[in-house]
Amino acid sequence: QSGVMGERVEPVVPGPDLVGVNVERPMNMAHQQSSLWNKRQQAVCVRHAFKHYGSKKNPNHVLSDLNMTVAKGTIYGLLGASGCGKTTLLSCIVGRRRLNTGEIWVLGGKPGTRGSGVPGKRVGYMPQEIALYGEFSIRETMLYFGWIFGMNTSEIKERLQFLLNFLDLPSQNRLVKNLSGGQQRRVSFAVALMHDPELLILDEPTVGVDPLLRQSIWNHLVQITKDGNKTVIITTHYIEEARQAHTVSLIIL
Ligand SMILES: Nc1ncnc2c1ncn2[C@@H]1O[C@H](COP(=O)(O)OP(=O)(O)OP(=O)(O)O)[C@@H](O)[C@H]1O
Repeated sequence: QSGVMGERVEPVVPGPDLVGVNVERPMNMAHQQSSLWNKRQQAVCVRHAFKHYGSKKNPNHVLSDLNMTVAKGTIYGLLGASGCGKTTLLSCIVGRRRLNTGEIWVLGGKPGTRGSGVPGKRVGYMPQEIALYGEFSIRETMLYFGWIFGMNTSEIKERLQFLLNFLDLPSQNRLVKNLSGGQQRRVSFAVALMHDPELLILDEPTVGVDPLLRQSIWNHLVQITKDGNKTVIITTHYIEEARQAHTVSLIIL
């Protein structure tokens, strides 16, 4: 039986510059309350997560008693072989899927609950598969998602200029369906960055990206997490790349 077992998500490369805000517990608080308080201070906190696919008779256990704590202001790298459950975990964190059992806290709330802002504008999610409208141009794509995120048109246009430049995108009038695979992935990345969210969840954002741009993407992620207000969770297959994260967790089959 394959899957991610409890405590198998462990930091393998404790970064030298492990950041994170200082979490101080209030004094004289009952243990249960303080533990809840603690979970709500993290960017993401996953406890005793179980997730399987398939039937009860023949389940494919993907997450088995998985725990994960992502402090605010860090870049958290998830590394693991193909099929080990990275995407499943991320889609539970953004509220696209539900765990079978266990709990997830994201930015102090439970994904999918009223007022949590998740899924929603507090999070920028770049899924592994492209989820864009082929008939939209790059500009229309950015306007569409920007408006959904509550931005006004002039804010969107300003941000679009930055993202076109930063991600080396072609003319903003090109239709998404006519872009190369790598260009489409960069548009998808731009959508996640558009509204400058508190939490960025990136599922293999650097696949199909040349090494120079890959490095400037990492520089950007380091920059935005520097002041401790933004957090990034990123999956990758590349060990060398994952080393640039503050915390790296290894998911093993
Ligand atoms: N919707 C689904 N229905 C059934 N099984 C699924 C579904 N999605 C994923 N799986 C299975 O769950 C396991 C974990 O898949 P997941 O996509 O989470 O892995 P991953 O680590 O993201 O892989 P990769 O690095 O290749 O993207 C795999 O065995 C996969 O076949």
